[in-house]
Amino acid sequence: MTLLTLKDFAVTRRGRDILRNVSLSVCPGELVGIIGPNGAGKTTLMRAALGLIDHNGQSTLAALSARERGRAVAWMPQQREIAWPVNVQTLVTLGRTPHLGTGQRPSAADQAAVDRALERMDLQSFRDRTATRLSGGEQARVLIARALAQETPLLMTDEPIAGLDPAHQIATMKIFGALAAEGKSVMVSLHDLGLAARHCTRLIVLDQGGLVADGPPQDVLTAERVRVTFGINAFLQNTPEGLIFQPLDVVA
Ligand SMILES: Nc1ncnc2c1ncn2[C@@H]1O[C@H](COP(=O)(O)OP(=O)(O)OP(=O)(O)O)[C@@H](O)[C@H]1O
Repeated sequence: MTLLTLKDFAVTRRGRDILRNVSLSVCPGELVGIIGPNGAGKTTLMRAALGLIDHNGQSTLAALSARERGRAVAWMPQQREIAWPVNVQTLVTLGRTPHLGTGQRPSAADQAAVDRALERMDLQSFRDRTATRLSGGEQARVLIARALAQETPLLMTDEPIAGLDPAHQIATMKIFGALAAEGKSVMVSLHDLGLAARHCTRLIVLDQGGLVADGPPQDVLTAERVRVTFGINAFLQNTPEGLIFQPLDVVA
């Protein structure tokens, strides 16, 4: 069983090839980090896979109806604007929308899913706070909670830990790891290669719209790959705790 399959997947915008020839599958139990320099195509890959932008080739998610897709994948985009001054509880409950019939009010089971998401993101004490009055990092955690409340087999999220403090970055990556350990999957674009190396079960590297590496972090994040794709020299060491990665310098 796969949660997402892309076959010969490509995106062209304004006559430019932004994504070329990407084929991959995501299975249950994976925490997949999507990494690559600015402009490599990470956001484009996820948005097109969801059917939000035009593409060529196949995406099993894009082929679903909007309602089926809402039950198959939760999407947390990079833009984190919270438009309405609703409280946190109400905002996170919006994550249950794909599970509700037209005009149907959230049930006790929906409320339990919201409670689980709030607890996972350590937000129980924020329940009644107005979402627009929270700090940027707190708002990010609320939006992750909304995606978690959707309780889909796959969570796709674009730079979710940007702007979080170190403790909440690590905690969030651990939550994603726990979801994978439960048999769900998470696809997450990241610029922090240290956290990607440490927490992801698999890394997909994009460079100039092409998939240039796909595999376990220790196979993908080699000194050579980091130099060629990211233009940096880094300290890399395999430890029992996983791969340790520390960027050191820009390649001259
Ligand atoms: N609507 C658009 N029209 C034309 N080009 C676009 C459009 N959207 C994105 N691009 C281009 O597509 C390329 C990939 O963009 P994308 O946002 O997917 O990169 P990214 O890897 O997510 O980058 P970042 O790390 O900076 O967020 C970039 O060169 C970008 O300028």
